[in-house]
Amino acid sequence: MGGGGGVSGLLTTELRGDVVSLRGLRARGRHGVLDAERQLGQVFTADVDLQVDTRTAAVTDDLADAVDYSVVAADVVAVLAGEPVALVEVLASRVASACLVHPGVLAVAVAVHKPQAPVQVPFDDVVITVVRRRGDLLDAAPASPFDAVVALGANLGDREAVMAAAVRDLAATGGLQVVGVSGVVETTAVGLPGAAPQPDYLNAVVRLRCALSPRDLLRACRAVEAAHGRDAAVRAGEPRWGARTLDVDVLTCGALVAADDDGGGGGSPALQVPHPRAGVRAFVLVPWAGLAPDDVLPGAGRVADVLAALAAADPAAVSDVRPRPDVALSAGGSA
Ligand SMILES: Nc1ncnc2c1ncn2[C@@H]1O[C@H](COP(=O)(O)OP(=O)(O)OP(=O)(O)O)[C@@H](O)[C@H]1O
Ligand SMILES: Nc1nc2c(c(=O)[nH]1)N=C(CO)CN2
Repeated sequence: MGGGGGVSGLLTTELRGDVVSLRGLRARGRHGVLDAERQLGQVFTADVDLQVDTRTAAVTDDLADAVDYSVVAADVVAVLAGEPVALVEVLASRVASACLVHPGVLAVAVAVHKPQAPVQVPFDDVVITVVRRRGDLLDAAPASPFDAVVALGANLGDREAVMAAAVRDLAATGGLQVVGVSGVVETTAVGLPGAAPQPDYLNAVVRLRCALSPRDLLRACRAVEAAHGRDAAVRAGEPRWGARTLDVDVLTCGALVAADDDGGGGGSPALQVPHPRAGVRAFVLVPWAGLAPDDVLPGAGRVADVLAALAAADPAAVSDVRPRPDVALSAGGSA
């Protein structure tokens, strides 16, 4: 069985250059398709190869110039022990994301072992190995379309017309199919402390079948914003959380958990999924839970449960969200 043994070669020949390997990282987790797996949990083990460039550290002898493998190891174990997922593939992908968060990690190979998997014949182990390079998770077109959820917000101009047009624009974008649109809500602008008051927002969420990479989905959202008066120049002059004709944020890309803060280089927009503030925003969660209460916000849980937790912690924020049934949105046009 792999995992517990010593370092025994690389997981793949796809990594180039210097490699730091971790073997046999393990934790109990509740991942699996079966209810029993969710309830009882079992041991998961990860082997990880990190492609790095050690040349600077080799000269300076300074940990600050190296990838600290003890930190990576703790991050990997946190994923193994963390939020349950159904598939080992998702678990391995999340382990890869956790490794790629470290700036010095250029690429990673991850083998996740599930030696106690529910297999009905004698066996030693189940191992799923994935290889990811910096940017892969956010920039690779999916092999098949995935479910994505985006949030709409507008608090300047003809808000109703802009919201309706935004849904139509998303539906008209190649690679996107609108499969659900929430009710519209009106909400007090959440601004930075001390900022000048702003007009109220209209907010809604839209579910999409997405055949684009996550980054191209973000670009598509930006294009829809730009079509409604919020282009790059306008954005550049905005204060953070300032008033805007239209905001289109990516909330989730299926179960993907991934982030970069530099757009992967080359001038691409930075992207983090799930959206880091989705789980604390009543103006997102109320319409989302109305549309799809069983959707999962990765890292936080079922959307209806996340909303219930927010309602308990901050009832005023949730009761501020006012339904606007008179503003109906649909992919085909506004009602
Ligand atoms: N999931 C995401 N959806 C939209 N933008 C994102 C996401 N993750 C990172 N970004 C980046 O966030 C930056 C700010 O985007 P934007 O101006 O829309 O923020 P905001 O809507 O004012 O604030 P917030 O991000 O809190 O909603 C952009 O540079 C964008 O590339
Ligand atoms: N009520 C409300 N407040 C906000 C909103 C929003 O969509 N609705 N969006 C923000 C930045 O994205 C900041 N504040």
